[in-house]
Amino acid sequence: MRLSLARADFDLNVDLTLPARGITVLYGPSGSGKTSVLRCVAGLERARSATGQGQETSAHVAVGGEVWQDDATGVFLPTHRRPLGYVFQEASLFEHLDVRGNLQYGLKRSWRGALLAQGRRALDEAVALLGIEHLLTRRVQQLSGGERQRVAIARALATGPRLLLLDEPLAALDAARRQDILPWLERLRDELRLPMLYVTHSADELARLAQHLVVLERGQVRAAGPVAQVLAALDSPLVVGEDAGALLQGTVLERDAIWHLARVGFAGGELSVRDEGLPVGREVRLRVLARDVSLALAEPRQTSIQNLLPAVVDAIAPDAHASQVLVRLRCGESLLLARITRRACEALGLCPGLPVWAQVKSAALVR
Ligand SMILES: Nc1ncnc2c1ncn2[C@@H]1O[C@H](COP(=O)(O)OP(=O)(O)OP(=O)(O)O)[C@@H](O)[C@H]1O
Repeated sequence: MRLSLARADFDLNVDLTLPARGITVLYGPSGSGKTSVLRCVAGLERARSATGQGQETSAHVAVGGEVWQDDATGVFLPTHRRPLGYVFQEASLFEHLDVRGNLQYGLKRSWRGALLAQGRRALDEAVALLGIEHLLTRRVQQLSGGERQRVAIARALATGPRLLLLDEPLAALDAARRQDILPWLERLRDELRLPMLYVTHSADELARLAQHLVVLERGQVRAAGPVAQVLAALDSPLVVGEDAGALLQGTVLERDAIWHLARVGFAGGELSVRDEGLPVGREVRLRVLARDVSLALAEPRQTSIQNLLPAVVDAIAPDAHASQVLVRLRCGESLLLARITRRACEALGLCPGLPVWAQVKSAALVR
């Protein structure tokens, strides 16, 4: 997609190619233009061609090879002709219909004639995927906030979309309801062959759901790419701030009943973390904050920190405060970040290529 749009305080300028399946998180502070991007993709607002640096860029939106907007050739499909699902912060369900009625509404408009049977199948699949069979005869007023959102997502999926747009779908829910619905979103991400553009400014949702990440700031793309890479990029705006850290993809290898620890393997080593009851073999994400990683030149012994990983310094960058630096480490195929003082960095003589031991004080399963 290539979009330009005048906003009140800045111009939105986005030029992105995104994966054809899985969740791409659009992340950024309030007012950075995330919703505007979704609205342009949906055709609710019309992005314009822009002239910049002597070059004209014409607005272009294509999904899976299907062109929805192309100013160069004058194509602009209206929203109702774009096969997409749009899920908002608050599920806009019809209060006078039950859940089944809500799901069936629009089915006949999305799937005409002979395709209606296919639509019914899509609806059944969506109902099963979101685990809402038991809610079908409920009135909308009898649903919790999380259940309403699951119904809204199922309704969007039942139209057979080629793209799912989700604009802060959990923002209106309390923490407990958010936890309830996250596993369903993970399931959509892992089981559907569908691209999803997911807007959030929650670092938790990002760590848990994102496979691809786009960081927006005042309408400009500040960083974009696979989530682990963007989170470990020392020039990424997400790296600055207390929550800077790495995201590792791992598998539960063993659960230790005596110490209540789970051993998690990742491409680069193993870490012991608090056992959260997840079964052996389960794929998990681990978040290792930069402030919880310290460095040593020799293998540390007799230390309380038992997660020790051999690593190599990959890059060093200044941190937000002048007393600190961020050190990126290559640990097998994975990247870790360590936040240490500039003085320690000097004293250890750290430089790219130097082998070190990373001491991981704490790592958390993302859930
Ligand atoms: N129709 C419009 N015309 C001009 N400016 C607009 C219009 N709609 C929104 N804006 C402005 O554009 C900026 C981006 O808004 P947008 O809703 O896209 O941001 P956002 O990142 O989704 O924010 P939030 O997280 O708060 O929802 C804001 O400053 C907003 O005031």
